[in-house]
Amino acid sequence: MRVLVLNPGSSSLKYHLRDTSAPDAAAGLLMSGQVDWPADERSSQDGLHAAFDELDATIKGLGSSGPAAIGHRVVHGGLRFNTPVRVTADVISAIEDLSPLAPLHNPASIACMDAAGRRWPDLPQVAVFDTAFHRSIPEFAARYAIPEDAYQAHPVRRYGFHGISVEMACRDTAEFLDVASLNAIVAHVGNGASVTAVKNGLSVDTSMGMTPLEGLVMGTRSGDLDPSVVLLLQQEGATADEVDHLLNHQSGLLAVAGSADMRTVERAAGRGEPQARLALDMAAYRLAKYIAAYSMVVDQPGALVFTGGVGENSHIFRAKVVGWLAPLGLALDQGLNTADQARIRTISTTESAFPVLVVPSDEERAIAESTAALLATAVRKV
Ligand SMILES: Nc1ncnc2c1ncn2[C@@H]1O[C@H](COP(=O)(O)OP(=O)(O)O)[C@@H](O)[C@H]1O
Ligand SMILES: CC(=O)OP(=O)(O)O
Ligand SMILES: [Mg+2]
Repeated sequence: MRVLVLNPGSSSLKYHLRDTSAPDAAAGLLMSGQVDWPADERSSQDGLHAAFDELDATIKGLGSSGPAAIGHRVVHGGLRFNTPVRVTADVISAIEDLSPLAPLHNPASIACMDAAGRRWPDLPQVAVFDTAFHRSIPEFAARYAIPEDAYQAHPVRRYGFHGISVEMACRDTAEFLDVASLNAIVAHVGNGASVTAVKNGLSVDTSMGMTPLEGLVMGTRSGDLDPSVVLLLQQEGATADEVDHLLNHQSGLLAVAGSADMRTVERAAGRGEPQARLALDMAAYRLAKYIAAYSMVVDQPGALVFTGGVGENSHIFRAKVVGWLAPLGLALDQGLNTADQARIRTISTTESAFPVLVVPSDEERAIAESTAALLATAVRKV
């Protein structure tokens, strides 16, 4: 099946046209593209229209039939969505209800669904959720220790994100290492970043929480902080919206180094700029701390996996993270780590306590496959 995949991340809109019946992943990718679509410029939808114009032109250029279905990445599916679903008015309204818990992402998915529905009114659309993979996290790791009525009201708990990417990275890793059941720690580091503990192929803990704000230091998000910081900002007169904006859009690498783009931060750090070096150290140290903790949670990890724009491309960041993990017996091979190759590969030494891998993130392939599988089941049921 030809599936058009729309993946609105926090800084970009990625789109792929895939043929899920092709013999392998490479052959199945008919075209792909990406436009900058910064979260604070989304009200204009210019990025979305630019992507759609490019898509139309490329689909025409392919000279054959266009997509038969559209698959969307939806970051927050709450407690309701454990599996991919057909997009209906009711589903869109549920995704909208969850928007306060993923303000950078869920509204963008709804914009994509609306626009795709107008452009291709006859095509079925499917929503695939980042949160679904993390539903296996045990209650003791998912709950925050706050009063029960607060939990019941929202419910305030850890949902976890990047699940589509992590699940796909686990599949690719298990195949690469030739293991039937994978224990691993998967660090998805892009503009948004999270790390997940995977035991027997299932998520058992992850650094993002009720929203994609918790955990690691990200491009523009603070990650973990003492909740009292929020109270202090409010006591000083900031509104809830202002605090939200400060922590989601003005924090992270941007706040410390002046740029949310890891390439810019690395270049500045290379020139010896102290703020850039500090930002890099903060981001790497925070991730290393989580990995060390998760190595106990996972018990005998079979791999540490780096994926996402930074995880896949930044040897400097990976070297800094793994540098902190020497006491665990992890060691990178400098030549393998710095080799510039866009494929799954090992970057650790043979002496490393467990292998460290770079695994290209392929959220779009996972979404295309889930979309085709759901629609095939629907057809069988008719
Ligand atoms: N060669 C590279 N070296 C360092 N960082 C890189 C490189 N290529 C991409 N990145 C970083 O990857 C991040 C974007 O990752 P990505 O996973 O595409 O983000 P998102 O899906 O959240 O929009 C940016 O911070 C960018 O600087
Ligand atoms: C959940 C999240 O932060 O996604 P992204 O990294 O694509 O912005
Ligand atoms: Mg992303």
